[in-house]
Amino acid sequence: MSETSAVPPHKIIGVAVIWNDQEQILIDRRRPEGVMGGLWEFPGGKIEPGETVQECIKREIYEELGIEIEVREHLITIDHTYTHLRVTLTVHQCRLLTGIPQPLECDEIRWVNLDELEEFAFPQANIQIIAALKKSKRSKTAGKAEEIKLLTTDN
Ligand SMILES: Nc1nc2c([nH]c(=O)n2[C@H]2C[C@H](O)[C@@H](COP(=O)(O)OP(=O)(O)OP(=O)(O)O)O2)c(=O)[nH]1
Ligand SMILES: [Mg+2]
Repeated sequence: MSETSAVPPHKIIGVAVIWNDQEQILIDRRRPEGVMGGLWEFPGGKIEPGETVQECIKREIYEELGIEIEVREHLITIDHTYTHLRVTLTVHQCRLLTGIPQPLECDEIRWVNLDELEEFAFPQANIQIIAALKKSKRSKTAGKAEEIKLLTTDN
């Protein structure tokens, strides 16, 4: 008898970390039924054939939340295997352009500060996204401080 090793399905996902003008991030709660039900996530979804990650993110965010966003720099790509599922999450920093987000395909949405993210239950793969966000914030803050220092020593 031949042995079959079960290869979990692999989903390739574009993920958006959407910032508003108050420096808050948009998170959504997955519907209670289904995979990872009830957990919070950053909005996004499957990349369709022929689509770039940026196109996927813009489309998914319009479909899921009814808003227009600007897709900015790449933050991190995570390859994570859950018990029955492998995901590749390509995460981009994004900014809200127009509209008020609506929970069209999820249970609930919230704008939260970076420091509040740890209060929400996220899938395992998201721990690395949150760490990358904090690291990026720290280096931006350090960059700003350096800029100010240079400006003040110049004068
Ligand atoms: N959008 C998003 N998905 C995430 C995050 N973290 C994480 O592990 N995932 C997983 C959950 C899902 O299995 C997969 C996203 O796929 P999806 O949104 O297209 O699919 P889904 O499972 O919600 O449902 P379906 O469309 O396959 O029916 O990636 C995250 O922060 N955002
Ligand atoms: Mg989705």
